[in-house]
Amino acid sequence: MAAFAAAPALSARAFFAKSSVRAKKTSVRAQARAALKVEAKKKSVGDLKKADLEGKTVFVRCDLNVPLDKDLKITDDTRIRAAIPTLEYLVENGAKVLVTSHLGRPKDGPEDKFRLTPVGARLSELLSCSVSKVDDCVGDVVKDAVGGMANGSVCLLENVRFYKDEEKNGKDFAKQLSEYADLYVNDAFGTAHRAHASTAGVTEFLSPSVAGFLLQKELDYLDGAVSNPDRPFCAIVGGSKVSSKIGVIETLLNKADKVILGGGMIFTFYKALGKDVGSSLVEDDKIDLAKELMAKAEEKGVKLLLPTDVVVADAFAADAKTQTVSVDAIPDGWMGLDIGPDSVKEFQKELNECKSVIWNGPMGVFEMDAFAKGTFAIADTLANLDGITIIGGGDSVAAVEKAGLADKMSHISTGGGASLELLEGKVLPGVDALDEA
Ligand SMILES: Nc1ncnc2c1ncn2[C@@H]1O[C@H](COP(=O)(O)OP(=O)(O)OP(=O)(O)O)[C@@H](O)[C@H]1O
Ligand SMILES: O=C(O)[C@H](O)COP(=O)(O)O
Repeated sequence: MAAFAAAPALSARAFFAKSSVRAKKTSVRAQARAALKVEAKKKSVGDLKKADLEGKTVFVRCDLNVPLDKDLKITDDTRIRAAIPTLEYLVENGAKVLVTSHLGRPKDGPEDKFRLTPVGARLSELLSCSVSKVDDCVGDVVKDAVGGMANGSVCLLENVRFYKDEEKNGKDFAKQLSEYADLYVNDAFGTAHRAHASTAGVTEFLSPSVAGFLLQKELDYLDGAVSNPDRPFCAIVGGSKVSSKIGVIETLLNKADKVILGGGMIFTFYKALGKDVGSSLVEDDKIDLAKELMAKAEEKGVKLLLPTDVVVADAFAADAKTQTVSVDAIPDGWMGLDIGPDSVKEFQKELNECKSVIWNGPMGVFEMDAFAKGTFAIADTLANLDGITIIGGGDSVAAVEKAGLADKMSHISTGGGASLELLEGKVLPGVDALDEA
C-alpha cells in the first residue's frame, strides 16, 4: 500500500467559499430553489451526520478521470478538486473513506498508463488527512487496507475499469466492490450517465446510497436551474453537428425564451432555409429536422437566433485564407468556421437582456486562433453578465478555460456526456440508483 504525505487541507467550507466566488452572480433564490428541488429527490451525503459516519467504511465513487500527459503528469486537476468537499466532509466526520474511479478506457485489464497513482498523489496534496493507494479495487488487498485504516483517513482504490465487469455492471463484481464498505456515496457526476457496477450496481449491496456534494451541485444547476430558470432564459447551442445536439435543442426549445445557434451545425439550418453554404459542414439527412426545429420554435414563441455573418476559410486549416461574409453570400468552395462580428454584436445584445444562460458547444473552430473570436466573445459576454451562467460541459468548458474566464461563470460542469444527457432530459442511472430523500 503506497502512502502519500498529508498536505494542507482544502476543507469543504473553503471549497464552497471558493466556488461561491464563481457562483457570485447566482441569485440566492435560484440556488435555494434548485437545491430544494434536488434534495427533495435524492438523499444527500449532507444528511449523514457524525453518528452515521464515524468508524464506518464509506465507498465513494468519484470521477477522477483527468487528462494525463505522456509522462503521466496531470494536465487538468479540476475533477480532483471538485471531489474534495465530499471527501473532506467524510474525513471530518471520522469515516474510513474508500475512493474509487475509472481513468480512461482500458480494454485489457491493468495497464500502467491507466493507473490512478498520479491521482492519489494529487489527492494527498489537496486533503488534510493521510491518503494511501492500493493496486486493486476488490479482494484481499482492499480487505487488508480497510483493516489498517484509521477513522478519518482515505484510501484510493485502483481503476475500476481494469475489470471488464465494471462496464457490464456485473452483479458479482458490484458485490465484490461493496464487500468491505458500509455505505455508498456517488459523487461521480461525469460518469453518472453510465450504468456501471461502481456507479449503479453497488447500490444493491450498500445502504444508504447517497449523492455527494458535487453530484448534487451539478444537478442543482443543470437540472434545477434549467427546469425553473430565472427569465429571460437563453440557451446557446453550438458544436460541430446537429445530430449530436438534437435532443438538447428540442428540450431547450421547451424551456428557453431564446435559443442561439452557432458552430458547424448552423449550415444545416441555412441549407434548410435554401441558402448556399459552400463547402461548410452540412448533414443532409438532418435538413428536414432543422426545418422542424425552426417550426417548433415559431410555434412555441421561442426566439431562435442564427448568425447573420460568418468567417469563411478556403481550407480547414489554421493558416487558411479567410474572409467575413453575410450568410447569404458564402462563396463556392469556402467553408464557415466561425460566427462573424455582426452576429457577435446581435448575440451580445440578446444575452445582455437575460437573467440566466446555459451554453453547450463552441461557436466556431476555437482550437484555431483565426476561428476562435466568436466563441471567446460569447465567453466574455457571459463572464460579464448580471445573471446565472452555466457552462454545460465538453468543448465549451475547454473554450471558457482557454479564455481564462472559468472563474467568472456561475457553474462549469465537470461532465461532458453526462451534462448533455441531463440537458436532453434523460434519467442518469448513477443518480436514479440512489436512495430517495
Ligand atoms: N463551423 C464549424 N465547422 C466545423 N467544426 C466546427 C465548427 N464550429 C465548431 N466546430 C467544432 O466543433 C467541435 C465541438 O463540437 P461538439 O459537438 O463535440 O461540441 P461540445 O458539445 O462542446 O462537446 P461535447 O459533445 O464533448 O460536450 C469543436 O472541436 C469545434 O472545432
Ligand atoms: O470523461 C468523461 O466524460 C467521463 O469520465 C466518462 O468517461 P467515459 O465516456 O469513458 O465513460
